[in-house]
Amino acid sequence: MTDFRIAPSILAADFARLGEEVKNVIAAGADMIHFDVMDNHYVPNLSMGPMFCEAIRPYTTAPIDVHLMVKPVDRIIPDFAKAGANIITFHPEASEHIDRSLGLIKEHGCKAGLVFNPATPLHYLDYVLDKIDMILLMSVNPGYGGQSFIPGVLAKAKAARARIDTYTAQTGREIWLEIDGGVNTANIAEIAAAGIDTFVAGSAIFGKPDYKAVIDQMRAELAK
Ligand SMILES: O=C(CO)[C@@H](O)[C@H](O)COP(=O)(O)O
Repeated sequence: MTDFRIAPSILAADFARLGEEVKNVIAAGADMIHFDVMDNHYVPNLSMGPMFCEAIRPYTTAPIDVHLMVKPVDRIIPDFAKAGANIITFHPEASEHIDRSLGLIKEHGCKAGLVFNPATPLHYLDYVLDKIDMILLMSVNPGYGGQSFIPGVLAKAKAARARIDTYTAQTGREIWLEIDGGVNTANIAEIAAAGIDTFVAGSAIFGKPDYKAVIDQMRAELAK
């Protein structure tokens, strides 16, 4: 039985009440907090830096999953680790030295992962799987919340799942497979069937008044 994780993206939360939003969404049954970092350079938007991460850290003991949409990558990694991040992922196209960036995340005591845009091939995993704890597949082009899910990513999810399962069978080491963008109660079951175990959802959760009702419905869909 797969362990499914739901990771609300606080990009869609009320920024004026961020700490409270974090606390409420975890109380509503979320497993971790997805934290989107946009730099108006690698992606066309600007969001939150390490100070925001530090500010929300006291509001939950759940993992904070930091998705870096920034270029360059390495300079900001130690700052997020110090600010309380538990998982840090980055886009391979944004790093000059992918292996070094993964190593840097680990050296700072965090779980590490790579993020794949809808058109980015999985071959970046080829020589670094042993340093990866989570693979994040973007199911929208990064930069904005509230976009529609790109169905072509389901084929990539199946390919990534096959690679993970082979690797886990050989090594006994688990790698989480996360998806991000356009996830909602209507499509979560189909996405899980493609092999995803960790679901980022922003507007689908924070866009509704009752976070628990949405998360419960997501879990009910996953249990079907
Ligand atoms: O990283 C991103 C967008 O770049 C995502 O985390 C979105 O914030 C997800 O938002 P929804 O599509 O669920 O509204």
